[in-house]
Amino acid sequence: MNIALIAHDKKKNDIVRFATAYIKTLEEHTLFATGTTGLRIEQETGLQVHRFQSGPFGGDQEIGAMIANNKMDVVLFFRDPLTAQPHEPDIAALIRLCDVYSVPLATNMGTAEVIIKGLERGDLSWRKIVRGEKGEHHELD
Ligand SMILES: O=C(CO)COP(=O)(O)O
Repeated sequence: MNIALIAHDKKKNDIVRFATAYIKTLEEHTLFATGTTGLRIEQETGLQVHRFQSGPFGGDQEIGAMIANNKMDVVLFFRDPLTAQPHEPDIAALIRLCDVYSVPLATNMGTAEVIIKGLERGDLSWRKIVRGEKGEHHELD
């Protein structure tokens, strides 16, 4: 599965802790992230992550483009609801695209945990059917 990991600045420690806790599960999948989140996860967990631009510089939109091209299976987005973001329209667009394409989206750690446990149980294998694939991973073209 292709999994996007994104966290706003005040949630970055949380996503690193989350990635550490679920490292065994996450290392079985292909990971993508916005720039700074991906760097932190790579440096602090050793997981391999495809890094896009930082969120305010287009990273959310790059992940949105993957969703629009049916290439993203799960989005784990640790949002900070208490801090104004300069790229709020990009954030709204990413969340909207998850809904347009029925891509499982967590916007906080509690839901992320439910999704990752579902992933471990195979509850998200329908995504492979949606992608018309049999394999586990979907490489970037
Ligand atoms: O701003 C973000 C998501 O909207 C996250 O971007 P960074 O991971 O580059 O901090």
